Amino acid sequence: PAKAAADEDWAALAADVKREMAWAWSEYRKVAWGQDEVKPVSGTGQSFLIPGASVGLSIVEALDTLWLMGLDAQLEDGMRWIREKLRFDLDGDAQVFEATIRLVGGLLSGHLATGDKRLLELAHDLATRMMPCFDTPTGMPMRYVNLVTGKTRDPQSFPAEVGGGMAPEFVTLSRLTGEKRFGEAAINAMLALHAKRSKRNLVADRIDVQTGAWLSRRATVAPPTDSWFEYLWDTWRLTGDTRLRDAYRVETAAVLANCADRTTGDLWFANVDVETGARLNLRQSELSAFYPGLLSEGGDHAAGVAAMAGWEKAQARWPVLPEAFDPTDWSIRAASNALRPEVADGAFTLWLKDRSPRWRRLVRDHFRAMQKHNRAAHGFSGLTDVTTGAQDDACPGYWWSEQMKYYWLIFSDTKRFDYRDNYLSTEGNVLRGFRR
Ligand SMILES: O=C1NC[C@H](CO)[C@@H](O)[C@@H]1O
Ligand SMILES: [Ca+2]
Repeated sequence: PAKAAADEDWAALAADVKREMAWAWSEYRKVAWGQDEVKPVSGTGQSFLIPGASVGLSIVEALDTLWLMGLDAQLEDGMRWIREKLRFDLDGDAQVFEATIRLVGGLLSGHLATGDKRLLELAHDLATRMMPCFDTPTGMPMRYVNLVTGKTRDPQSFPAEVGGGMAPEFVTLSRLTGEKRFGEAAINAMLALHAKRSKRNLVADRIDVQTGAWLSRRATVAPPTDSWFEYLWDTWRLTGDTRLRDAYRVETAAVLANCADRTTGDLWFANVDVETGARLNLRQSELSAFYPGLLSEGGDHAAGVAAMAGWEKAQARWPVLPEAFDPTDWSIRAASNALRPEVADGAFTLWLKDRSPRWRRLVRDHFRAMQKHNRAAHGFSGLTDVTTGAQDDACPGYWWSEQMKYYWLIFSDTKRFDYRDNYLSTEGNVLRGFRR
């Protein structure tokens, strides 16, 4: 009983989360300050966005998490680095999707948390540099853009990157600056992709943004489609544009009709052919664990709860979740673990709706497993193989923006967050819901 009581002491768990964030930040401050990512085993750092350049990615991704935790001295330190060092006139190709969800989103959530205008100016500067990506015959964005010349490349894109990577951040930037062009371009791109759905109302996972031709017949809720669905719903919520709500409903009904699979006894979503609906396989990417949360947000909480049950089993099965597995025989398809946040993301979102301790327990297990298996000398590291525990010496930027924030919010009941009316992006950036 004592152990059970300790486990249910959510406030103590929240304090533990805050302590881990402060420790990881102090290590990053020591060994990789200003670099995009810390290498937590070797105690060095590395670039993420543009090889050889630094945009302080981990600082930008951590801003709103630090504010929500009340780690105000660390936040001020990070803001100082940004004011003194962060610039985007970098002669390199930025991936529009990653730059938007991580940097535009991180700067906007930091601005909304602190009121600091410099962060908004930087978000506006970066987004402005990326606008040439929309100059295509379809209006869907090219994948890369040079931040100085505006030259774009790589038309072979994915639903997550066409719509699922920009709209919430771009419509928020338009709202805060009064410049409608950002949100309009992003919504236009999403409607263009939706218009190309199959007669079963499914989208495939690869498309040429110059010709509009599909390059695949695979419908999936996993990457590289995943956040496409999220951003249809999210952008409707942020703008009231019913075209996006209707698009979300049509495509989600099609996913439930064609991909839902209960052959294992749990509800999973299979990968199927967009035209025939034929099942390709039941292979699961860990990243699909966001989807139960989206089903709940989109109005079908029961489906979300049903879809999370399989992820609870997966979390209990391995020390930390592998990148990909097949639930028909629980075989591992990709044994690495990149400190992925999606199980915590999906469970936190379900908890926001029903406040069931079931989801707090699942998130607690996710956090405790990270403490046990991902801790390295200078922070938390991904693993090359979850069955051996070998670490890969990498801490992705999303770790600072996602699971540490979800752990804090679900356990702490912080006064700095509106648990009733809020919006978090696919990168965990809070674009609505700060209580200053
Ligand atoms: O939407 C996303 N996909 C991949 C990352 C987390 O796994 C992160 O960048 C974000 O949550
Ligand atoms: Ca996400």
